[in-house]
Amino acid sequence: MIEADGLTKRYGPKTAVEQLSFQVRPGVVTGFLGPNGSGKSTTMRMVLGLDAPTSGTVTIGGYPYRELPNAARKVGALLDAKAVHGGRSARNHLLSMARLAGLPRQRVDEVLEIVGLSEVADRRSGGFSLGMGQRLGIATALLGDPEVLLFDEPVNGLDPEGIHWVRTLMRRLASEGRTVFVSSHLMSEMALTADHLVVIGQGRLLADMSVREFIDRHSAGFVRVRTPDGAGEQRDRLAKVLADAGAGTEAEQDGALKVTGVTPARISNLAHEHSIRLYELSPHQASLEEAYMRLTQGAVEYRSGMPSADPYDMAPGRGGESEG
Ligand SMILES: Nc1ncnc2c1ncn2[C@@H]1O[C@H](COP(=O)(O)OP(=O)(O)OP(=O)(O)O)[C@@H](O)[C@H]1O
Repeated sequence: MIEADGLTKRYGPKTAVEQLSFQVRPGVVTGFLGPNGSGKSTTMRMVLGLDAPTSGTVTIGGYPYRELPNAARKVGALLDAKAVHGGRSARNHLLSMARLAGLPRQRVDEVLEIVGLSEVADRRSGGFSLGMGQRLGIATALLGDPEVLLFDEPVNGLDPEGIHWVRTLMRRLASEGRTVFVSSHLMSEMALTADHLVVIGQGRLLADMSVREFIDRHSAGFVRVRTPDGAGEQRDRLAKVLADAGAGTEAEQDGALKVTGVTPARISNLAHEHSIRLYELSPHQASLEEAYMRLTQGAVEYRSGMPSADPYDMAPGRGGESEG
């Protein structure tokens, strides 16, 4: 188990990580999500003792990494896949790492097999594709057969087959009872890989819950309705009827009405009771990616400044609220 308690890291005036407390449990994949620059790598470096916290603590199995007995066999990490010395073969790279950690040579062949690099093991890793480099980084992390694994953006730059492979591997490692902590800035990817999510924005904790709970809580659906007159009197009347019935309504620029909090059937009944004709009544499920964008909005360091082109964007302040 990894446990962070009030973890804080400042670089001069810049606070990269602020009062972060969370636990990463064994047996499940925990996704560590946050926009670029939100502090994921900094946190992972502190977990691994590569950076010292300004305040707070982070431990693995109760010990700070640097005090962990036999750390090389307990913890494996992929931080920067490009860090491998390109002049060496994959096998030689792994052999030297194994020697440093006091691991048997035969383990190198095992991990090469696990990551599917056995056939190219004697080629210079400098000529490896991005995907092969990631696999080599993962092989390095797996060398000590560790109980605790950290992967920083392991699918970055991988093709769909590679992404699928990483996802399957993470899940397998967790099913073996290991603690698997994997960072990503992509919600869609984490929703498919992780069981649990720790979400941060600008170094602060935004959510710590199961993927299922996150979906239930954040990806609420809505219904789009349209009256024959677009943004006219009928639509305004319908908006009022719906608001009186407890629904949330939001007028859209193209004349439709975005309705939350009531079922399509109830909307249809209410419209019928008030003799309002509907030209559209379509249920929508806001995607998890949108929910994530909303959650981390305002917690993103650099923004394009462009308004969202997403017609389903439900961020507050976009598209005028209906008068009801
Ligand atoms: N050594 C450093 N000195 C100064 N600032 C730093 C240092 N390392 C990180 N930062 C800053 O801390 C913040 C968090 O960076 P970090 O790399 O941890 O984020 P991240 O979530 O991993 O982002 P990315 O996905 O882009 O790697 C950023 O604003 C970054 O510029």
